[in-house]
Amino acid sequence: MLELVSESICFGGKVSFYRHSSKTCNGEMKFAVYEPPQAQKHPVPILYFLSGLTCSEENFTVKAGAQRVAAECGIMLVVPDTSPRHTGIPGEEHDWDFGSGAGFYVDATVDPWKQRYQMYSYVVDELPGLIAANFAVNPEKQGIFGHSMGGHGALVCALRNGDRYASVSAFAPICAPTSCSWGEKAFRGYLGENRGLWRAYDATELVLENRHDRPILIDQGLADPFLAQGQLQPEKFREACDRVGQPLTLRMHPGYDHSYYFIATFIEEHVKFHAEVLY
Ligand SMILES: N[C@@H](CCC(=O)N[C@@H](CSC=O)C(=O)NCC(=O)O)C(=O)O
Repeated sequence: MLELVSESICFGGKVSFYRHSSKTCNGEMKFAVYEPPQAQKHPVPILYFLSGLTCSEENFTVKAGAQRVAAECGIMLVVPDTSPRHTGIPGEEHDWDFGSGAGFYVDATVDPWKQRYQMYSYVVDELPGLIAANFAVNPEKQGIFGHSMGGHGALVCALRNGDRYASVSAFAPICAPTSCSWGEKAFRGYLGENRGLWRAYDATELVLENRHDRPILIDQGLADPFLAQGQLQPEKFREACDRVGQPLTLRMHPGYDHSYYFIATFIEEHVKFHAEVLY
């Protein structure tokens, strides 16, 4: 059962925050939705946004400015939190890039994380079921996008589930998590030392086996400090896409950083990219 935390009218639709008891994550989870005005008349397509490290369901909802264009396009936005919270797992709050706020959209297989950190299954299975059961949506029409860690999550969810997500895009995604320090730390902690198991959550590896039906859109700022650090590696994803003939629009933007100012600049184009496929 969903518990409504708050709701506000926005561009003729409604922004709402919910919490609920998650079977998959074995405890409380939170998410935000934007219901466009069209949902008062007919079921609408759903667009999931997966957020980055340190984020909750609030960052995108408050900072990206997506509601105006979602209202124009008749798209419902669904924004899950980035991890379970307050699990009592020792060390959960110690690092900003692991544990709370850093679930990395994987199903953990290692104790103690595996009891609660099942973000892949939560996003792909449980959350869509809840959305379909509680909102005026067409569950056959789903798209997914995300930022940074969430861009990685969106690419992985779409590449592994081409039958569920008709469209996918990302802002500054972590494209090759098995070969950057953020991804290596997270995968070692959640999945263990067997690097072979990590590949199921690496978009650059996955696209070699599972092409997406439609072109993928990625925007990347050239002044993004995490690009220079080697955390994002869009060039590796582009090379893999080129190798298998996966259509990819990768746009590199001089001057833009990793922030929500960058996301807000290009959000309209992303929502419209999805709406064209979903309608
Ligand atoms: N350590 C810093 C940086 C955290 C940060 O930049 N987080 C990004 C996502 S990074 C990749 O997943 C983010 O979206 N932050 C939220 C925001 O509202 O900007 C820190 O702890 O701040």
